[in-house]
Amino acid sequence: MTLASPRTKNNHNCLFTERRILLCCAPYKESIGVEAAWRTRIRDGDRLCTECVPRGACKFGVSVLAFDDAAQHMRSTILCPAAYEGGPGVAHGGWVCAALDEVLGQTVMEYHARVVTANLSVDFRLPVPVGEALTGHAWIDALDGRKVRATGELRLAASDAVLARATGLFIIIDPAHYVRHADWLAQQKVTGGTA
Ligand SMILES: CCCCCCCCCCCCCCCC(=O)SCCNC(=O)CCNC(=O)[C@H](O)C(C)(C)COP(=O)(O)OP(=O)(O)OC[C@H]1O[C@@H](n2cnc3c(N)ncnc32)[C@H](O)[C@@H]1OP(=O)(O)O
Repeated sequence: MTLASPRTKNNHNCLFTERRILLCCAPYKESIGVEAAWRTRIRDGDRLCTECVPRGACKFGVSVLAFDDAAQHMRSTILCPAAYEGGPGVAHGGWVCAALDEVLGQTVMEYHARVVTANLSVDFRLPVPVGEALTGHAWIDALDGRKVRATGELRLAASDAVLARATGLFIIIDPAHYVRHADWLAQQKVTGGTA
């Protein structure tokens, strides 16, 4: 299997709006502790989920993203919001999955195309503290036609301890994906799923 070069992005990237990529943006690099080889990017709504666009921030607390193009590796800063507390002081597992889905998905979309998650497998290694600085790491494992495989980790920023790890399968979609879904849903309501 060969990995597509980040320099030869495919046509699916036309789905993205123009991105503001900040090269060597010192305040953001410092906030995530990235070295010179990394570039950083501020979200501007081009790659936020639909409900997060008006807010201009990820509801799951995933923020500054930094990319190492040579390794196709992404880092982000993450804070579990209080709303996603599960056990006392620790994150609900559903939030852990969502945060990992986000960091893997962002990485795949940075280096390949608009995708949806087809499969996500999460190992919960340690409880994840709410309100503590975390980092997300993700990298591309393989590209095979429309299928992109990626791995990611959620770590405690203070020590780099790995709290959770996920592998994901993402499928490249075409622009009609959501239109087809709306049509399918409407049809289900008409036929009750019998047609
Ligand atoms: C939330 C969206 C935001 C968008 C705005 C951007 C905002 C920026 C956010 C940045 C980060 C966000 C990241 C979150 C991303 C999500 O969370 S997306 C939401 C959750 N996921 C979904 O809703 C997907 C639901 N499933 C589907 O729509 C369809 O099943 C799929 C995945 C599109 C596949 O359907 P299809 O296009 O008909 O393709 P199909 O031929 O079935 O499969 C293609 C290939 O994949 C394989 N495959 C498919 N599914 C599987 C599977 N589960 N296991 C193994 N193989 C599989 C098939 O076997 C086939 O293999 P080949 O035969 O080619 O070898």
